[in-house]
Amino acid sequence: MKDSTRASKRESEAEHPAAASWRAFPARQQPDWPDPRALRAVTDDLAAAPPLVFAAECDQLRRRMAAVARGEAILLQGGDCAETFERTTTDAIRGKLQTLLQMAVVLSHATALPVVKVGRMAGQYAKPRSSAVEERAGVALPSYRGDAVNGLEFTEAARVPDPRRLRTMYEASARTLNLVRALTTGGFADLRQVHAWNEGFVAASGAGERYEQLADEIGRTLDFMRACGVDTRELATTEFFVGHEGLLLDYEAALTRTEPDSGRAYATSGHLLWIGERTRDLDGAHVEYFSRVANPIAVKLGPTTSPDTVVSLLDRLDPDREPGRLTFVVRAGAERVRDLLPTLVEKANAEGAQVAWVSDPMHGNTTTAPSGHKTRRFDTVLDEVRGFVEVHQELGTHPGGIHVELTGDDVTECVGGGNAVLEEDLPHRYETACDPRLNHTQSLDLAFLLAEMYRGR
Ligand SMILES: O=C[C@H](O)[C@H](O)COP(=O)(O)O
Ligand SMILES: C=C(OP(=O)(O)O)C(=O)O
Repeated sequence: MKDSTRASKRESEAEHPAAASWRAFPARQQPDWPDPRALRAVTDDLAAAPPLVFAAECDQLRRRMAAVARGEAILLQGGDCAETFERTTTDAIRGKLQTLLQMAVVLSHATALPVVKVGRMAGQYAKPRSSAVEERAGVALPSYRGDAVNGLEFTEAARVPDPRRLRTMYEASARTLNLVRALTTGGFADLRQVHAWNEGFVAASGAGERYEQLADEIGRTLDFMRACGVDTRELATTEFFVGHEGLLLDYEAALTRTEPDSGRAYATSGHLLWIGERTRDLDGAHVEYFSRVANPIAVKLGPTTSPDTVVSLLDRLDPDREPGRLTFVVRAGAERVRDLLPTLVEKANAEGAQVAWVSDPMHGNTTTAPSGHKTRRFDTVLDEVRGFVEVHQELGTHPGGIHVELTGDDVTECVGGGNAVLEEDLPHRYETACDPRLNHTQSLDLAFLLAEMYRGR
């Protein structure tokens, strides 16, 4: 790009409050980019690139999330802990989509509510870390912060943050979105394919068999509808959104676009972006940035969240109390959720908030197995979801859904589930780049058990 073009782009960014105001606030968990000029060159290019998602799609999702907040729909959000460039493959993407579609069918069938499907996909390339440094056998190197920042390989060279990775992140996200859009509108997500999503899976697991029965039932219902003259071709496509943690503010700012008609700014890297537990400080750059974009947004709430923090987040991020604007994703841990959640929900209600409440049962329940693998126990994950649903049941509020780390692959990262993965199985297929994910079977197990909880309400 020519220097003159860069200069004019900088001017327009400077005029754009959403893209620039966050720079005056402390930003946690940002990479130590070694060469600011190289970073600038990449972000200037991204600022001229086409948006990955459109404002109208984000508005549509805000309406869908408003339905979740009102108790008229359920959110299902899932995907890798950390997407990697290497695994931007057709099989991996289709596997995650297929898992989410199956889970959505299970939930929707049990609740008779629409399920809002959001992939933790097409942008989940940056990770906040507990420690800036990773140590192995006496060697200390900068921690891996996601493929958007540095390499997973434990070498000095790989761990240097490289801003050119932001461009690769954009390209990998575009590739993923392209396939997701093709699959969700081109026949793969057709509800009449409800059996096909289970292929290669049914024989292998109880959840698969249970799903097959459900698929039979849905098939019969579709036949009946057809016999009644209903055109089931309307079920050929499905609505699907994507989201990721809006962690790297240089990237998000470069992809911020203003909608000419409304003058509103949108983060166009994904539909639903969230602020993580480690970056949600009220006077921090992330809250500032997200207060200025019009997307539906979410905030993670960990075990130490106070009711006052909830109110302050509401005032900063959803001052108009607009249903669908804000989602609180609670990741308190199975031990804390029953104590903590009621106080948070009651306080938010007293403030007139119309937020969606969603459970992330993964991040508060991470342990280390004797083998040294980070893992999560399926039963503990389930217990947090159960606690979340129970609390809402007692308060008479709506358990809005779940946000989970999962994959369509048959990995062995979380322990337990119907086809129990044992601790000693963990090394067999431990493939995550960061935190352990539910595999296909465990994801479907969770969907069936959550469906029972909804049905029992
Ligand atoms: O996915 C969430 C975080 O990035 C992850 O849990 C951090 O892991 P760490 O505690 O190993 O840094
Ligand atoms: C980092 C994450 O979660 P949390 O902010 O809740 O720790 C995540 O969802 O990837």
